[in-house]
Amino acid sequence: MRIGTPLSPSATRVMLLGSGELGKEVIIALQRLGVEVIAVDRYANAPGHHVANRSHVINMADPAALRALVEAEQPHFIVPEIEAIATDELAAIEAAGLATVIPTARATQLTMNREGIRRLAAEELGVPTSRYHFASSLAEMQAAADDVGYPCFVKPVMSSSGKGQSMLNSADEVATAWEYALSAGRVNHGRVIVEQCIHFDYEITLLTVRALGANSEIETHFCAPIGHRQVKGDYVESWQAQPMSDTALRKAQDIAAKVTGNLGGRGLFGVELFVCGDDVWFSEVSPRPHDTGMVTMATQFQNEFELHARAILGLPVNTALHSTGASAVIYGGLEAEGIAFEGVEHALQVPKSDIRLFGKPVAFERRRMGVALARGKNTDEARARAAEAASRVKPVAG
Ligand SMILES: Nc1ncnc2c1ncn2[C@@H]1O[C@H](COP(=O)(O)OP(=O)(O)OP(=O)(O)O)[C@@H](O)[C@H]1O
Ligand SMILES: NCC(=O)N[C@@H]1O[C@H](COP(=O)([O-])[O-])[C@@H](O)[C@H]1O
Ligand SMILES: [Mg+2]
Repeated sequence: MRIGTPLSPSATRVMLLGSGELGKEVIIALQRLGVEVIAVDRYANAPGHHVANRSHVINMADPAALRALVEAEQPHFIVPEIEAIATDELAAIEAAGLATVIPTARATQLTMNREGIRRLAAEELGVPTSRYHFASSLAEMQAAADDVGYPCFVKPVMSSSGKGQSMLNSADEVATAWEYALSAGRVNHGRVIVEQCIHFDYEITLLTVRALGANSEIETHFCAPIGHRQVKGDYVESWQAQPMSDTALRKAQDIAAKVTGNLGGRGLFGVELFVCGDDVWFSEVSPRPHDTGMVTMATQFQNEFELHARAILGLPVNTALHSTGASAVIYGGLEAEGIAFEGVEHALQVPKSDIRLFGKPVAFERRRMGVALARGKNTDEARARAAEAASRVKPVAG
């Protein structure tokens, strides 16, 4: 059989826009359900390219390139996996009836820009958030920071994984943060959000699934809350289940239901929330699997990728937890092309541990190259095991 031949003209076809570590697991989950998957990313040999039926390298932010590929491949579903894609073109593709965008084209438009989702959540849905302003110049940013007070956070409106993000302790730091936001966002938009700092006890991702129920209506399901720790805006470790008061959990679920209900469609969402006592603030939402949710590969009967795949296809979902667990990130630690990994055997000697190495072709110092997973009798034990296993794996130049 020729590599790249379609499964069958009648198979369901799904196109992933973005094929990193999260997309790779979604692809595997879809294929296990009989789906033909086309993996697309901005560079060759992305993690999902290794496991898909076919793969393409295009500039996903280029509307013409995106439209041409969709017309050539004719997917039934388009599954965005990163923010930086031509979302207006996705809306046109959806409107023309060429494919179903997951969860909806409007959800991808609103969430790729912090301004869209923040104004929707705070100003239309009345969900509690940090105080914020948007700014398009250094002077506007100065005024915004002075108004929300210090410490505060500055983030480019289009960025993720902490890129271009700063925490400011005083007015002296405003100019540097403005320059950094402009230079380091995924797309330079010349616009930032300035957010009041929330002094939280802990932060969570509440994975929320919109899936078809037995009566063919959309039902909302919640996974157990995932606690996580971030350094410079990027996730370092996560654990499940994060203990919460009944009141805080109910508020978190209400916020998640409100936001995902407005975004609509089918699929899994990662709702990021800050919690202090019984108070809960909405931070942001990914209309797709979440990096902190990789822990579900160790803890749930159906992990977040399987839940996304099932919800997309209209299949039943189950969000139950089977174990307490944790995940810890394995970083590149060096700049190199074609890396190998040392210490895998040593890492797997950690009890109840496992690893996922993503297969990214190029390493950078702080690039996420893999993740260690572990189970434990409580989250402390699971976290210690995951961190130990991650520390034993060393990317080395090939
Ligand atoms: N207003 C805030 N108050 C307190 N902490 C914050 C605030 N905003 C951001 N943070 C901290 O920075 C982290 C990253 O922020 P945010 O999620 O907005 O960035 P991101 O670039 O979208 O990251 P990702 O794409 O990985 O979710 C948060 O998880 C939290 O730890
Ligand atoms: N917080 C968003 C997130 O975790 N996204 C994940 O990281 C990949 C990009 O990694 P890269 O920057 O190393 O190419 C994306 O493709 C996605 O899988
Ligand atoms: Mg975030």
